[in-house]
Amino acid sequence: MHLTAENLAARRGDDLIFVNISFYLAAGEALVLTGRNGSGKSTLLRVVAGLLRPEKGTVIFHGDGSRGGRHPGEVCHYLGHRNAMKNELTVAENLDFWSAFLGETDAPAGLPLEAAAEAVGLSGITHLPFGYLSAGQQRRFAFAKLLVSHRPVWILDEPTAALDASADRLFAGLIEAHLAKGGIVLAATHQPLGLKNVQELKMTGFAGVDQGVWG
Ligand SMILES: Nc1ncnc2c1ncn2[C@@H]1O[C@H](COP(=O)(O)OP(=O)(O)OP(=O)(O)O)[C@@H](O)[C@H]1O
Repeated sequence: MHLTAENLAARRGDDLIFVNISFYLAAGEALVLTGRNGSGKSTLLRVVAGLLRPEKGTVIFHGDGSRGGRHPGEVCHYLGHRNAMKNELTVAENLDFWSAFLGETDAPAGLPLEAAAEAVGLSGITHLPFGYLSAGQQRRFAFAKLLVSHRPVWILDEPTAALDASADRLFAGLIEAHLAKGGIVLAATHQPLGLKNVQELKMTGFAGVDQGVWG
């Protein structure tokens, strides 16, 4: 799997948030987006995930051996600011939903529910309603969603918000393991994720957009 983003520009409301963003990520590579609040990190992640139409440019996901590009929904996990879990349902019900909803588009298969819970350091409490959990526990289980169904590309918006230091290290380990298996990671963050050998793209927001390029 590899990902090519070419000449991306995106608008929010009346404002161009960024222009001319290009990058290439091969299997096993990660790109971290940094920049102040409002600089366009989430916007770029949503464009790459196919959730927001770019004003200009293209994002193409090429699977190994496939001729055409793949649909982002088939190849990406998107973990946004919010956890996308129902408070009234148990953790197990939430993860079962995501596993069934996402399905399996490519090998390898995702982890069974309890194995995913163990991987995020929270085995034995999947019978509890999601809403009963602490903010950090909720974030850990939101991350477990990435494990119950396999997707080669992980798009992560502030994955470690609300986490303690041990969870930071745990997430870094899970991300490193994903990269080691040929996965791709695109993440926005304000704090270092503790990953080795990652590329960084510093977003500047519309203040940094050179309106001239549109002339
Ligand atoms: N739906 C929207 N309509 C209009 N403007 C929006 C909309 N969503 C975001 N924006 C604006 O787009 C800009 C970029 O927002 P974005 O969420 O991408 O920034 P960010 O770098 O992820 O910020 P943070 O670090 O605070 O998460 C901001 O100025 C924001 O106010």
